[in-house]
Amino acid sequence: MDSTEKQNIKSIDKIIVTSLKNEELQEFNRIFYGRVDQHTLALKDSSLKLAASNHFEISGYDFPGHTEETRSPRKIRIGIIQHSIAISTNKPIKQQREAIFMKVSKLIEAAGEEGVNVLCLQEAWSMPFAFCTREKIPWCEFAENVTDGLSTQFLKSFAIKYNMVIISPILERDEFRGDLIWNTAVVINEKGIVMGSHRKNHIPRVGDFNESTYYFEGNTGHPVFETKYGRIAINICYGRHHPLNWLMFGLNGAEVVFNPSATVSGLSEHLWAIEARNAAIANSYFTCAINRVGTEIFPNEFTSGDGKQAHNDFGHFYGSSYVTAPDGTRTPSLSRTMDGLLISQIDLNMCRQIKDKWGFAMTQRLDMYARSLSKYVEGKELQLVKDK
Ligand SMILES: NC(=O)NCCC(=O)O
Repeated sequence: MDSTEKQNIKSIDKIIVTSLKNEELQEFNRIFYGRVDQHTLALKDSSLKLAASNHFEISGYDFPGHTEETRSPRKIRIGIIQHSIAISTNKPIKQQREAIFMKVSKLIEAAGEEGVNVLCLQEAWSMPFAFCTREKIPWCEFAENVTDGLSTQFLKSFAIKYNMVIISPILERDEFRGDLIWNTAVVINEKGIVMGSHRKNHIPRVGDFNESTYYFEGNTGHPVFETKYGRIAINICYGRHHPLNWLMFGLNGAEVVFNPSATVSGLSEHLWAIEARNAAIANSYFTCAINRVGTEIFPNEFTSGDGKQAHNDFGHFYGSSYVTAPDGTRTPSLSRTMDGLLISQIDLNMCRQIKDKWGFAMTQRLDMYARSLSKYVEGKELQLVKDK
């Protein structure tokens, strides 16, 4: 099967739904997704029409928690958006960015109309994922200031209009400190004010992911943003392969961790459904895995020292964004090929309910690991027992 054929598969979840008979499907849902009923959220006709006329998928799911006697439910709506670039990568930078803004505005509008409280976009959403090329010109020109860069300015008005917190993962240019470039997620609160930002902790050096040519590992630690709607954090893309990165956001109190990503079919698709889901289970919080969609073709050929022929494209970004709850139940994925908005109504009380049920926070033995890790990083002897 070549990569063109792979792109013909729109969604693995849909293949399952159409292939299995009633009882089989029920059992599949129970065993795989952790729930027989997917708890579909009814969406407004106007949103469905907006999606149809702008060629994006829209879906909604509910994650009800248990009713508690002493606490009211803390229900919020979170939204995640996946999208392709809008015009060819050989067009002027301004035009490319404007075209992306235009298409994404429709998805944000739908999220706003559906009452989404916290919305997250994909990694480096306002540009093509050009880091494969290792070219500085023109791609560095997409880098922008956190506080008043074009992406922040563009999203502020939506945040205010819809009373919505928006997470905007961008290529950051720190104009005040050495003009350095970072891979950063900006958190804009519902008043349109930048609450803060987080820089990607782990930078890939795999396949065509030549990001280390442009920026270093982030220096912002593991911030959790206490927003009006709940405590949120952002684990940017490749950080999802690092369980301790997920752990630290949990220890700092995150209730929802967003994982804005850009990853391609040949490399990671078999890992995609596992990692963010596993993190939700291990840390008793909600996770939102977001991937871009489509194939991005660049004007000049590039290689990445992996023996592959020089090529112009990054491969297929397979979308498939999904949400997992602390109990490990999850939504079906968005499409592998289409732009999409996935809305989840979640009860944040579920985080504590699952901590009480499974006791992972209580049993995690951090003190023991802290001691062992210190010894390890200090280069002291390993606990390796040799056969006699
Ligand atoms: N953007 C990014 O970090 N991608 C790396 C590839 C992967 O983690 O699947």
